[in-house]
Amino acid sequence: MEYKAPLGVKIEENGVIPGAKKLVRRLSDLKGYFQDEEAYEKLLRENPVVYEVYAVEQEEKDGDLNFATTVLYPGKVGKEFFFTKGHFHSKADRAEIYYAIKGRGGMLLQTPEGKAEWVPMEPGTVVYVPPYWAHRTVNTGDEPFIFLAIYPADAGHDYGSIKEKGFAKLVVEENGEVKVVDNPKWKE
Ligand SMILES: O=P(O)(O)OC[C@H]1O[C@H](O)[C@H](O)[C@@H](O)[C@@H]1O
Ligand SMILES: [Fe+2]
Repeated sequence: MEYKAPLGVKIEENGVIPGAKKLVRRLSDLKGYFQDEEAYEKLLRENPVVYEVYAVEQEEKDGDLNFATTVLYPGKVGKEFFFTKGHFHSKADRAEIYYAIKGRGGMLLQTPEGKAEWVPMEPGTVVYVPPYWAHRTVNTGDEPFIFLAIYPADAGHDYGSIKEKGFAKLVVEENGEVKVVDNPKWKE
């Protein structure tokens, strides 16, 4: 039997995991995701980084675990706060755990039937993402929102239906307040 080596790694203040695989998502990678297309096109001239992911991933085998931090930057497209793309797991019954480290935000979760839930997150909040729920994180604050996620190595990412249909709810700023509202363009 060949055993893998254990690993202990310290997450840096800024959310970086030393030695992890880095993924950068800019606004241009999120085309079609935000409601306000005019605001999107305008902000696209600057094409800001929306989030970075630092992932330590294993082979896609049942029983093993991956982990990743996300640094989700503050910002809005129109009224809508910056968010991650959001996904179901390719193996849809795989669950996930998130742990908020810094900043303020929350998670939108949604069943395949379109039932959406909002879970606020602040440093110290643990979120359990049950099997079958799509999940997207949102930065509702004015500093980077940093969190850790731990997920089965064989979970995979299924972006398809979220990319096409989005979430049934939107997280927006209205009169200086964070509001979770129905998505007017949502179609089941
Ligand atoms: O893949 P997205 O929906 O864009 O979310 C960004 C990332 O968030 C977390 O770090 C998850 O652990 C990653 O699996 C995911 O890739
Ligand atoms: Fe996930």
